[in-house]
Amino acid sequence: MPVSLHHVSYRPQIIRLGRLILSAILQALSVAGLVCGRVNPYSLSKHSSGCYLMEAVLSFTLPNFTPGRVMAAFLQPQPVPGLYRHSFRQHNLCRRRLVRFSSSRTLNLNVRMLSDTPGQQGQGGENAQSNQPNAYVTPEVAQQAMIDAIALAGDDVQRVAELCAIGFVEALTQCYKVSDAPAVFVVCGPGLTGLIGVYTAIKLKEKGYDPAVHFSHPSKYVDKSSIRKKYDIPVYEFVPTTLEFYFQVIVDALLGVGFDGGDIHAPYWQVFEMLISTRRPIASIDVPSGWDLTTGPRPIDRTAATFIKPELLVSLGAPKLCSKMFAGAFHFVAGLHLPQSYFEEKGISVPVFPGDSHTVLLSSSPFQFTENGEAYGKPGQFNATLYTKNPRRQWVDIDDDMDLWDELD
Ligand SMILES: NC(=O)C1=CN([C@@H]2O[C@H](COP(=O)(O)OP(=O)(O)OC[C@H]3O[C@@H](n4cnc5c(N)ncnc54)[C@H](OP(=O)(O)O)[C@@H]3O)[C@@H](O)[C@H]2O)[C@H](O)CC1
Repeated sequence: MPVSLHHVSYRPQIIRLGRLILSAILQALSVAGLVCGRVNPYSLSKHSSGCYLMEAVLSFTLPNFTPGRVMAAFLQPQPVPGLYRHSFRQHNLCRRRLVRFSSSRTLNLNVRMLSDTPGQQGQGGENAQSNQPNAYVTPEVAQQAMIDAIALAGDDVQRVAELCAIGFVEALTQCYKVSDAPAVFVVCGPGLTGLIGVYTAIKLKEKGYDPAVHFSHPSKYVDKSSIRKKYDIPVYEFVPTTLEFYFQVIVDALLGVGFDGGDIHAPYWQVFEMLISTRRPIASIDVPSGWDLTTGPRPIDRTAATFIKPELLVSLGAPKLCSKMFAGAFHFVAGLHLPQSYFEEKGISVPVFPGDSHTVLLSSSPFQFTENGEAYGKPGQFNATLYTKNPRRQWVDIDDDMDLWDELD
């Protein structure tokens, strides 16, 4: 099957290089007897390191699938010295996905290539953003997409939230297995993202996890008492002092595309403070809370050297512009709340979800960037290196902490 690369208005030498590398991979695949499907999406951007980054998701149909053949073809790629790095080799996620897709005989692989030579300013580097409007969506498009999704669901906001949560949970459970990270603290906001957080907790519970939800403020959509009664999921209205002791992963379902870009409102300060300072890995739904929807971590947060640094980002429908600044471990796209043709019809290229999946891995980051001395991103590893299976015990003075009394109650 032919492989087509779209949006070829990028720097010619980068395109040539990209094609060369992709062709080499594809040739290796055909040698291995695998029929090649499609390359989607294809994007080029300039990372903050100054290097050019090219991303593609390769989908393959496997006519004569044997795990051994695929392992041999994919897990031992021939590197081109000094030219690019494979990210998929570094993560055992790849292995998991191989197993996962073996039944549908479709395999999706993320390929992320980084030129070792920093690009020159003004030669397509900063312009690369405008060169790839098809890979990322503006806040306006994202908000309209949610409006359209709700209309498509017959104004059933709950259904839209549930579909988004199914995709999000699919991504999350690939990264944090129930055996390693059973307790998940879901921080919910007042809007649609918070509702997706609630459905996330419900779906996680169904899968054997031990979730709890947190609300700083009443939700527009959820009756908190029903979550506790109907689903037996604890609901917090404060941030527990012992959070890092009891919970292994934190889901950031606070603010999404409805964030107004202004200062964070006072009721959320405590939980926001926790989200920017926690040593536990954060999985953000759609947009890391507090990030500018277009530019990412906001100057005001950077000044304070504090912004939410998720390890996992799951973009709903299509990645927002701000996700270019995501430097955590895994970036997924998820959600069947809109048909995948929705974005295609708008000329926006989104990756196809394989088989019955509600999500697909878009990239796994080999990067790290530093802002005001704060590192974000860890090549080849989960970002939150402090994440541990054996939580550190914390001694607290219970007389100093009224919240703890509430918890003990
Ligand atoms: N929510 C609806 O009734 C509808 C939403 N529609 C579309 O969906 C998107 C997203 O909806 P929204 O609920 O706004 O999404 P979020 O989860 O991101 O909600 C965030 C809420 O957070 C509040 N907010 C905004 N800025 C701040 C801030 N600086 N600090 C703290 N909190 C903030 C805000 O709630 P308020 O009560 O404060 O107004 C947000 O609601 C939306 O963009 C629409 O496109 C559909 O239109 C259908 C109805």
